[in-house]
Amino acid sequence: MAQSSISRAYDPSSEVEKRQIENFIAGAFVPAASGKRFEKRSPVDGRVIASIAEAGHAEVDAAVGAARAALNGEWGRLTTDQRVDLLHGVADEITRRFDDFVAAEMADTGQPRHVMTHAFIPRGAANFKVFADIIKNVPTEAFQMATPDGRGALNYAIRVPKGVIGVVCPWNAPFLLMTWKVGPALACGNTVVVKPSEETPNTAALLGEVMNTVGVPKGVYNVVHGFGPNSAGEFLTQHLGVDAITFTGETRTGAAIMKAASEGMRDVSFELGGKNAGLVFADCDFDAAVDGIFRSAFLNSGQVCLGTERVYVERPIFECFVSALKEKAEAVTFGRPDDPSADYGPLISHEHRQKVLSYYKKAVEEGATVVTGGGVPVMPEDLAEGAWVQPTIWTGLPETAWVVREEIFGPCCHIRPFDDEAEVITLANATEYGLSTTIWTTNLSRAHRVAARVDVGIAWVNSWFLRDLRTAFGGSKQSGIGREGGVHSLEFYTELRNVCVKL
Ligand SMILES: NC(=O)C1=CN([C@@H]2O[C@H](COP(=O)(O)OP(=O)(O)OC[C@H]3O[C@@H](n4cnc5c(N)ncnc54)[C@H](O)[C@@H]3O)[C@@H](O)[C@H]2O)C=CC1
Ligand SMILES: O=C(O)/C=C/C=C(\O)C(=O)O
Repeated sequence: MAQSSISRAYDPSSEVEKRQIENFIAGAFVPAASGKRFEKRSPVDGRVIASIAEAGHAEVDAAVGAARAALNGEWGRLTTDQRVDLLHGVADEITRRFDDFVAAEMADTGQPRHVMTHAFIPRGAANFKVFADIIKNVPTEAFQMATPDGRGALNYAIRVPKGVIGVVCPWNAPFLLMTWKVGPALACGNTVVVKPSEETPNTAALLGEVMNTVGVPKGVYNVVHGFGPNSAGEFLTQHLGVDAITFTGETRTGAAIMKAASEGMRDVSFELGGKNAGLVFADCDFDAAVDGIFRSAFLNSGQVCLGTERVYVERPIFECFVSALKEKAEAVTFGRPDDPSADYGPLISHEHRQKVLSYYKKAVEEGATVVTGGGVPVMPEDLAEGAWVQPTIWTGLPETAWVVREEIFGPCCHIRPFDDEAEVITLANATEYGLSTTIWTTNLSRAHRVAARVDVGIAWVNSWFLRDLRTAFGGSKQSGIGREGGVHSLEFYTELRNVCVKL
């Protein structure tokens, strides 16, 4: 049995042996009984960097069983204060092992160090702290009622954990998105079985080490690795020992999971795809708007569900805006995550690059003007096998074009001019998705008006990806079901039980 998930930190310059990553069940790192393993390739240079145990039915059964036993055992008997203390301990240990998490996530995603250190890894620790504090402080409702005998009755609500939560995660911000679910689930007293993306197994495994160090009871946090269909993802979501499922990823996958969850009437919380619109009015702070749209389209190589792939710019500033964004896109420097002179990473995999490049091709076939990019950058020999693509900007397409309608999840956007507020709201809403929008204007009345009319879960004004973890987070239309964040997470991760006491 392996004692540790990851034997050494990621060292991009050396010929490291492949890391062996095992499932994490009942506090131990265990290989698959079937002996099945799969490989993870570095998106940066194509080297095989890890060998991962693929969980089958046996491991998923064991993980769900361990989670149930913890729920009925030591974990279930802890007071809220004791649980909260442990979760603060988890956050502190993540912070203590910050460099290991940064290295692990850089290895999996190939994204630059600054994205990890400023955004993704600190959020992992915050996701435990914030929900530990919320569960400790949030009140529940109470109602006094009259009764015919005049003595009355008192109703009060208590929150009880939902049970064993299945957590199915994507690859684009793996640690942030996984802990965004695990943090509140554990704060509420549940236990979890996590299925990380097959592309990004590292940080979920590392979190197992943290749980053991901190003394979180065995079985509270479990990880099963593998794929979706006919693998760990499907086995987990179909398992009737799982009481509820939280998922972030593609809308079609959400539909498959919903079908699985209908067996046993199990609850789901989904954050799904997006085709988000950025709205730039002529009265905006121009430089701030260019910076904001640049980040929203190209951060993490465009692999952010909240990212902007459709940009609408008011006609008087359209040409200037397109050329300013082009200039920034052409200034990116590609390189290894640890290279301080590089600020731009590859896509997650060659398979995903194939998908993104197929959209680049479609855009041209449909008559786009390619303002910049559209292909693969020329890379030095040691990076030639990485999944690199150029940041790409198009103009000139109708709203019916594939790249204007479909989520690409790559570093690209289409920019179109508009003439008035009503028109741009109609354009922004003409999609089956409704995750987020970013609105750029110095006219605050307009900002409030437009934010209220774009059909999304999250509307940013003069900002993007500015996150207060107490707020509701999720999508409308096909971008999701339910809201997480703050007390909204408690709605999903607990059952509210009303106690009625006759006085
Ligand atoms: N945050 C977001 O909204 C994300 C959106 N996407 C979109 O999805 C596309 C494909 O990326 P993938 O990682 O392949 O997304 P995906 O939705 O296929 O996979 C996400 C997770 O679900 C699991 N999964 C897949 N099929 C499953 C099934 N039938 N039952 C249970 N679990 C299943 C996967 O193994 C992974 O852990 C991207 O190109 C992008 O368009 C991807 C990642 C994140
Ligand atoms: O900030 C959050 O809680 C969620 C962020 C989501 C993404 O980055 C994503 O799904 O791409």
